[in-house]
Amino acid sequence: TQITVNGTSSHPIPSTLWGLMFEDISHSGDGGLYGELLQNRAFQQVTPGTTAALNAWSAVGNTTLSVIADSPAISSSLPNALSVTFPSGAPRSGVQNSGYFGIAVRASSTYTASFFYRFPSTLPSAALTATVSLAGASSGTTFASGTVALRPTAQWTQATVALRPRTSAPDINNVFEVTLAAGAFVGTVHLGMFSLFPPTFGGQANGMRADIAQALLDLKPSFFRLPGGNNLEGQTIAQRWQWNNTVGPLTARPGRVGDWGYVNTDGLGLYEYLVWIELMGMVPIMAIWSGFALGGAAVPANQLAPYIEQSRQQIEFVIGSTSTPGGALRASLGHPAPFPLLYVEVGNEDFLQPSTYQSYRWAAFVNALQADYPNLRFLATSSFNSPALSPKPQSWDIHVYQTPTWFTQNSAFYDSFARDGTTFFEGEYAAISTNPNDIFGAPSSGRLVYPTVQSAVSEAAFMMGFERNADVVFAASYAPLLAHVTQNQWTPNLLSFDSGTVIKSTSYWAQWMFSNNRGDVYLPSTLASTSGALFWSVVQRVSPPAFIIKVSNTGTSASTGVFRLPSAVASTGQLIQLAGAANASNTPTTPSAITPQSRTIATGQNLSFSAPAMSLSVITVALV
Ligand SMILES: O=S(=O)(O)O[C@H]1C[C@H](O)[C@@H](O)[C@@H]1CO
Repeated sequence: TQITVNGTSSHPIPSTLWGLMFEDISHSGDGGLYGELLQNRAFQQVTPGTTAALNAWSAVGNTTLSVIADSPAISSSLPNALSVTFPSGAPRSGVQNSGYFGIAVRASSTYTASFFYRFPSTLPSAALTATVSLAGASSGTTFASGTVALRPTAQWTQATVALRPRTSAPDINNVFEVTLAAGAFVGTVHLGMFSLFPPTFGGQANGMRADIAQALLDLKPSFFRLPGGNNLEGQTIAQRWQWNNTVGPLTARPGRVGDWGYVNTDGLGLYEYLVWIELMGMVPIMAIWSGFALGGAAVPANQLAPYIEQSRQQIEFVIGSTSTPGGALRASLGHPAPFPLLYVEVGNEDFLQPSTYQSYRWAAFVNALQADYPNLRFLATSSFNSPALSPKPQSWDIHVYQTPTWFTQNSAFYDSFARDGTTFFEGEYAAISTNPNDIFGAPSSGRLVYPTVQSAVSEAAFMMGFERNADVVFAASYAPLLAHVTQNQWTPNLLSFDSGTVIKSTSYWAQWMFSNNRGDVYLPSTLASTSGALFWSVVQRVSPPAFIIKVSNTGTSASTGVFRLPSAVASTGQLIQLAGAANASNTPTTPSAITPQSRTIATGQNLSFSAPAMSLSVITVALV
């Protein structure tokens, strides 16, 4: 294919183009990015006396456990506690937590363990020495242990201890234990608000798991969409995500039943998100709840005011001056300066109930909030112009989950969008199935469990369209971002993890290749056929001056592109290439089967490049 590259750029590439979409789905947050290692740490949103209330907890020795609604409670937000009864003559006994499907124990790390306790009836005659430890679930090997004194008190009291493993555990099959020596105490103790943290990314208090955060940082992402996705919405109005329930001390956070079938602790709250986003060099694209719950309930127009006010307070917390309640709260938590918020998304996928979004919900939120915050850009989340909205949205969030073929056939999706000042956020996209008749079906019906080489190079073809249309596309993010390898509600995902490892998918590497090889301006070139297999995008980097040529071959045979570049270039350049069999994936058993390979290639102003079948290539060649 002969490709002429124009020397005059058509538009700059916005700095926000490549970024991350996040929500707590498939334990992306609790059990994933959020650093807490204990599951069901505070018995939030569970029914006392049920087996489910004891999720992840079990007895050590012959203690008797039950979750109770305690009085006094640790706090009004944390009404439940773990009642632990030690019988007479007990051996070493106590409680054990199995983490989020395992706990990684690394000798290099210092773990911070804490819990609240109180003796509701019989007080011990003197302080008790409790042992806090990390041990092999089946081996019983103790990797780390410390002791805390439990004072004889009926009032909730917090105990904290640092744990330093002498050696790393050979696998993630480990447990956290709090135990008393044999015969140390006969009676009942109430425990609650446990926590076990490893060192966090950047040392952030109540922060993120370092290995997952580092894998995300390696993508050099520019933005972070939060807190969802469906998980913003709640199945009911009462179960929606509420910013104010996610800030302040952990004892003030009730948690909520998330939209993906598990309790969200909300330990990963709005402040933690924003501080981490700043640590990562990103900006937030923050959603506000828009009056619609996934179960189908919409707040009637004449009852929206309190929800609009809650959203206004959410925004005030993020960018309000410290003379406002929200800004003062932000300052009290340690961040007096406003966070760099520009984009506020109104709801999520509000094409699920477009009628009330169009008739009053969009306008009610935007008219009120735009008046308070004129500089903010509000993004609509219903289907683009269907229905039309008033006031006219400045921006829209468009989502697509489709087959690899759809993505290659729609590389020009944004070419025909009107250039009328409206901008677009491709907030969720992924090739998720090879079966056009059952996109959201099961793996047996074509659904991908992990991204493949074919899905990655097809997504790359679509991503070429984002660079070509970056005058109207200001941001794009693959979704979902993260998932536990087995405890998930959705596949495929960009990154998969268990308690100890992170698996970077083929699609992760495609995102990595685009985001780590950005240009400043787009250079128009001969358009690829949307019925073809070869796709390309040429951008120019100002400093150091270079052309960056991305080529995706989504076909089953090699294909050559001859790039006629607009000015002289060096005789050699760098090639980074991702290639493999169409159905190849990085999985827990083959985590690095497909990774980008770099080498130097011969280059010239007429650059002939043969792209292997099923490959994504990035060629960087210096101008001379
Ligand atoms: O069931 S879906 O609506 O397809 O769910 C999708 C769309 C939604 O925004 C996000 O939360 C989820 C997976 O990324």
